[in-house]
Amino acid sequence: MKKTLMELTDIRKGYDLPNKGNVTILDDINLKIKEGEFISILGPSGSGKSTLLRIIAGLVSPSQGAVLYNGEQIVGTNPGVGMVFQSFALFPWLTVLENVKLGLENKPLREAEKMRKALAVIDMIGLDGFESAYPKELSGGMRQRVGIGRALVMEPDILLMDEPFSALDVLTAENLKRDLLELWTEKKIPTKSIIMVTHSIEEAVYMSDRAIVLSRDPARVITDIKITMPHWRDKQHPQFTSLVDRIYSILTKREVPSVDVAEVSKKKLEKIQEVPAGALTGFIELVEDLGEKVDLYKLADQLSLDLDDFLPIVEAAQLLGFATILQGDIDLTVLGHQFAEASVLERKILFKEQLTKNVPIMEKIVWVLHSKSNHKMEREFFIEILEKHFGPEEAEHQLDILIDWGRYAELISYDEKAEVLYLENEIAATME
Ligand SMILES: Nc1ncnc2c1ncn2[C@@H]1O[C@H](COP(=O)(O)OP(=O)(O)OP(=O)(O)O)[C@@H](O)[C@H]1O
Repeated sequence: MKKTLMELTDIRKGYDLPNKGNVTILDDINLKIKEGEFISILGPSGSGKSTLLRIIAGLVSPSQGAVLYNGEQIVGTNPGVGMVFQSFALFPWLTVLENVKLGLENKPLREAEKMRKALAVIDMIGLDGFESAYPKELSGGMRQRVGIGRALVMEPDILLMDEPFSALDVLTAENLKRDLLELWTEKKIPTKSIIMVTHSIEEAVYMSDRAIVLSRDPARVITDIKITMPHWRDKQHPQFTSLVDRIYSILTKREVPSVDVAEVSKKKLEKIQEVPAGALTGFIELVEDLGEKVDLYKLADQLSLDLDDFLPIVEAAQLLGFATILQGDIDLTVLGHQFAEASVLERKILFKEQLTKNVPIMEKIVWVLHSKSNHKMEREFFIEILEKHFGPEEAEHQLDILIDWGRYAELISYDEKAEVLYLENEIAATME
C-alpha cells in the first residue's frame, strides 16, 4: 500500500461576491494523494482548479474542511509543497541563480549549501551556463525552467504546478514536458507526488497517473480516473485516444434542464457561453460537412483550438439543441442537420425557436420589451437583473451574447448608441 501524503476532507470554499452573497466555488472535495502519484486536475474554465491547488499549498484557506499533510492538519502554508506558476513568477532583477536560490530562502541552510543545491538544480533543469543571466535574457521555456527549478530546489514532497506549460509555444512546451517527465519517472528528483492543473486533456493523459475532473458552479470531483499506461506514452495509441475521448465527453456532458419561464427570476440562471451566433453557425456547418460523428478531440486539434476556445462552442450548440455529444464524438441532432442545410431565413426561424425554448431569460427579455408600450428598455435594466445571478462583469458579457443571439434570431433589436433594447414594430405587432 502506498503511503497517503495528503488528504483533503470535506473541503468547501466560498467567496463573498457583491450582490451574490457567499458563493460556493468548491464543494464536497475529498481527495487522498498518495506517494508516487502524478495527478492532473481538469475542469471547465473558472471552475476552481487554481483555488483547489492554492488550498493544497495553504495559500488559500478553505471555508470548511481540512487539509492534512502527513496526517497533520496544515495551518498556513504547506511545508511539503513547491509551486510552479503559469506566469513563471520570476523576479526580473534577480539572476537565474538568485531566483532559484529564493526557493531556499526560509530553509535553515548555510549559504554555501544553498549555493550547491541551487547550482545542482540549475544543471538538472538544463540551464547550466545561464546562472548569471536575467529573466529578460531568457526564452519563455527557459524562464519556466527557472520557475520549476525554484520549486524543485526546495525538494518538496509534492510539486504543485498551475498550468505550467500553457504560456509556452507548442514545441517548447513539449520539450519541457518530456524533460520534467524524465526527471519524475527516472526518480532524479526526490519529489513524491506531482499535482498539475491543466486545460489540456492530452497533456493530462500523457503525463499523469490519475486525472481528476471537476464540475463547475460549484466544483466537485465528477471523475477520478487512473491512467495505467506505461511511460513513454504513444499519443496515437488507441488506448491513449480513447481515454482522451472519454475525458472529453465527461467534460462536455451537460444536462439541459427544462425551465419554467415564470420561475426564471427565482431560479439560478444558467450561464451562456460567449459564442456569437455567426461562430456557432459556422461550427454547425463544419460538423455537417465532416459527416457523421466527428471526434471532438481531433476536431479541436484540426482547428488548432485550445480546449478552452473549443468547449464553449460545443456547449452552445448543445444548449440550443443542435448537437449532441456521445463518448467524445459530436453529432448533429435532426434539428442541427436541418439548420445546416437551411436557407438564411429558415435558419433564423430555427434559431429563434431553439433560443426561446432553451434560453428562458431570452423569453423574459422579449416579454419585458413587449409589455412596455414603446417596446423599449434600457440595457441597464437587464444588467441589474443579470448582475444578481452573475455579478457585474459577467452580467455585461451575458447580455452582450443574449443581444447577439436575439438579433440574429430577429427576436429583438438593439440601439448600441442609446444602449436600448427594443422590438421592431412589426415584431411587436405579431405578438399582439
Ligand atoms: N479571491 C477571490 N475572490 C472572489 N472570487 C474568486 C477569488 N479567487 C477566485 N475566485 C473565483 O473563483 C472561481 C474559480 O476560480 P479559479 O481561478 O480557481 O478557477 P480555474 O478553474 O483555475 O480557472 P481557469 O481555468 O480560468 O484558470 C472563479 O469564478 C473566480 O472568479
